[in-house]
Amino acid sequence: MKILLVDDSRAIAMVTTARLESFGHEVRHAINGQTAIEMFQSDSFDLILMDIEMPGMNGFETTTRIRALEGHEPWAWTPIIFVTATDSDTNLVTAIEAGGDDFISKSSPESVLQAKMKAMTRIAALRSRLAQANGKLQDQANHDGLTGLYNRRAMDLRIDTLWETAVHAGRPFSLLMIDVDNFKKYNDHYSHQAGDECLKAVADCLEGVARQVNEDKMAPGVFAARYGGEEFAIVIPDAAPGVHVGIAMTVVEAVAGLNLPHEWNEQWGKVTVSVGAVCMAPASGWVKETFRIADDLLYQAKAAGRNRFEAN
Ligand SMILES: Nc1nc2c(ncn2[C@@H]2O[C@H](COP(=O)(O)OP(=O)(O)OP(=O)(O)O)[C@@H](O)[C@H]2O)c(=O)[nH]1
Repeated sequence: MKILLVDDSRAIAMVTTARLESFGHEVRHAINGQTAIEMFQSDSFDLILMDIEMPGMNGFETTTRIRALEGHEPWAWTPIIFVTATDSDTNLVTAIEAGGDDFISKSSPESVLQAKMKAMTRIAALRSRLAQANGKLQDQANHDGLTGLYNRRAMDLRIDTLWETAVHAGRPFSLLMIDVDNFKKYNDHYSHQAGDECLKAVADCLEGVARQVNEDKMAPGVFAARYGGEEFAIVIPDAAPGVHVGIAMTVVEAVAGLNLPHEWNEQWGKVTVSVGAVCMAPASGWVKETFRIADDLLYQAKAAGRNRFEAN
């Protein structure tokens, strides 16, 4: 385990470090509460061993502050064991109230320290597995299983924040609604499985466009999402008016440029998309209105022959 040892006595810290290292742990020493907080913020630890009596900020206050910092991150919880000379009942109660997990006396025999470290190692392993599982779950909750793009839920959550920011800052907000042309016919003729592969290819292409736009610094924060079915969106949180037109054109050309055969897509003979591109500059009113306008423009692009975009 990687342990943060907080103790104002260098002599005691040296002895404790040697004991912990002999059990196979890695130890970092903080000489006071403030240093411990700084080290906690810049590194991650499996366990904190916290002295109680320290000049300035004592162990209880240091622990309370560490727990407050952890409060910003769901799932974060570093076990904290208080190490003290006086293992009174009052100390135990205060230690747990402050956010500590256990309590050990400085006079405890080596076997007790070793046993507690064993228990904490098990907890550390469990925490790491939980953090990994949680990361995976978050990922699954935010991404579309087929294409890997942000799903509708994640897109809506991100848009809520980005829209508010744009409205308050009086900045533009743009949105592209993108729909694969004659996709029902694609499924009907090439199979649903082939349809899935086609959606993946289109999604990769849109992600590539968004990435390029970000890299070119045309509109930072641009991202693509699967809106639902064969419909996608590209969200452009802050870009000069007109940028959405350039991106819409790039999208139409890039998808057609994939040259994915689609014999039943009218005169095109390949997979194409239609795009409705809207820019609210500056952003105002409701984000729903932006979607409504984008949908209308998309409908116009379809009605005007597909494989094209319409923009406001
Ligand atoms: N393979 C596959 N097909 C899907 C998926 N989601 C939606 N679809 C299909 O997408 C098709 C959409 O058809 P329509 O809404 O009629 O639109 P369209 O045929 O693309 O016609 P236009 O939009 O007018 O160009 C339907 O046949 C859906 O079954 C999916 O995840 N995989």
